[in-house]
Amino acid sequence: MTGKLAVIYFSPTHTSRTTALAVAEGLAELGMEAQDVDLTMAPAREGFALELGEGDVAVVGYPVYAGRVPRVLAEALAGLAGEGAVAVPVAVYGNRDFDDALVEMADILAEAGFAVPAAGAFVGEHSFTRLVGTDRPDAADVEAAVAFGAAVAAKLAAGDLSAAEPRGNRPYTDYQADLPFMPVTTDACTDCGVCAHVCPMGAIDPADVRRVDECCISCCACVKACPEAAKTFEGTPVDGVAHMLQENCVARREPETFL
Ligand SMILES: Cc1cc2nc3c(=O)[nH]c(=O)nc-3n(C[C@H](O)[C@H](O)[C@H](O)COP(=O)(O)O)c2cc1C
Repeated sequence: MTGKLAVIYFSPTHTSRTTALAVAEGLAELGMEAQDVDLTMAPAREGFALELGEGDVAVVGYPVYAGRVPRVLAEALAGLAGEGAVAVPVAVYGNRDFDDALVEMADILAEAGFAVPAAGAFVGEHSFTRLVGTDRPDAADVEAAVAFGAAVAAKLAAGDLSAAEPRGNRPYTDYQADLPFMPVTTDACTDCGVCAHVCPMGAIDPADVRRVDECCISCCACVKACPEAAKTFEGTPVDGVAHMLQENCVARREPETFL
């Protein structure tokens, strides 16, 4: 194929990015020119517009939030037009389940004018706790993602654009991930500002990093990036969910692909 390969992702703690890039690596055998489209930070999402066309391929990587596509990403994707291009949803979830996040993204992309002949769900370390999906995607996950990309390339090279039928339900489960749970800042904070710098919502005041706006989506980018472990959700409802996950969701789950 001669078109563009757009690797589009929203990835506050980087697992979706790693996985989407691995899928794109598998697709590289199509010999397309790759373009990195990082929608993680607010300025990149605001006014986002990208029009693709026949012969182009988009890999769309994103975390599963409460069994759904993160709302901020769904909103940004209103600026994406397919015009007959191919899109491949790549959902990354924290070893609990991806529920309806793949069918929802397949629907968003089909609605935007894409053919969706393949979709995959992969595992990443859970945003809320390092003890669930620890250090994933690991080497085996990356290998599976590259192999998935290669399988998609083979399907496209054969001219087969038949729609994938990912696991999931319609209507989708209710979206319950936009309650404002903000992280707290402990005395270990040195005001280095890394948390404000990595926040995808611009929710942390760079002039006073203890001030976190209610537009926080609990993505945990700040928690995972803080060099002093001074940003935490301990004592908030997010911490309760983390404990539930540590009790019930540690058995290793494997990638699931649909094509
Ligand atoms: C608000 C929120 C809700 C989440 N909901 C789920 C979920 O329903 N199922 C699951 O397995 N993981 C869930 N996760 C975990 C993320 O999907 C997972 O950690 C993913 O790897 C994060 O992607 P990123 O590194 O690209 O940010 C959730 C994470 C957040 C922040």
